[in-house]
Amino acid sequence: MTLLTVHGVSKSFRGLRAVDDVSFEVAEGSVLGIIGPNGAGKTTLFNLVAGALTPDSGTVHLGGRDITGLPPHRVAAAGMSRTFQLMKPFASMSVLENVSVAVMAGGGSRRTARTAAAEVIERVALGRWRDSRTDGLPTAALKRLELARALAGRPRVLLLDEVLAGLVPAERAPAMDLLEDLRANEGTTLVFVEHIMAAVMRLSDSVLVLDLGRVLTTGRPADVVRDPRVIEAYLGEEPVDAEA
Ligand SMILES: Nc1ncnc2c1ncn2[C@@H]1O[C@H](COP(=O)(O)OP(=O)(O)OP(=O)(O)O)[C@@H](O)[C@H]1O
Repeated sequence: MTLLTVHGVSKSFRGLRAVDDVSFEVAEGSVLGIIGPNGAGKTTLFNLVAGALTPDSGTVHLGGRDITGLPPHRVAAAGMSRTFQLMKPFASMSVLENVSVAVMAGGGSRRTARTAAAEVIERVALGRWRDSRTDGLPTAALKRLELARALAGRPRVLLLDEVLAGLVPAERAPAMDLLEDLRANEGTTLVFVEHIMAAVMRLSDSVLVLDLGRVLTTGRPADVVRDPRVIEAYLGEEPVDAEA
């Protein structure tokens, strides 16, 4: 069943078409990877889908409901959350308090929020940092906190903006395991923007390639990385790096 349908969305910034007539569908429980060169429009597309920006044209439907132009908190209430490339947790608060705030944003009392937050924190293996202030956290833990905050609202669709960036290779495999586990055990539908091709190859059911704001192609990962247009626009002449 199709859960997320993006139809013909466009967005211009002072004449520059950052996203130009982009359409795609994501089936419930599946994983879509979005790749493309710097400036291709990936983050803008996320902002359009998650409600941070309103499209100039086009529509976004979640579970059959038109959510085009809804603000982010209403998109989250409708079942779709996102992570940010630049993480901005409340520095002076603990991990538990940060995730509790995210739970409360979706409704619920302070007491039930702490219980729900503690569960999410265990879910993303952040337990040892639970009571630590977030300004002292290493990058890998901050990334997990960002994921925990997005998961706090129990989304059906999770939009992940470069959650592996900044992790050393040894930290990437456990992060990918976590994403696979979310999908396998909770049926969470994932849409992720990622530059690390090994992750795109491992996690995605299908891959959408953006270039100059437009969809260059979409298909199975193994087919997309062999597409000469993708190699020219994005991957270069180098063979795809399979190291995670
Ligand atoms: N708020 C804005 N105002 C003006 N131009 C913008 C704005 N946001 C994005 N752009 C421009 O839109 C284009 C697409 O940017 P976007 O950040 O969406 O690309 P991206 O694919 O996410 O890039 P990266 O991989 O570097 O994160 C770029 O040319 C960018 O300069």
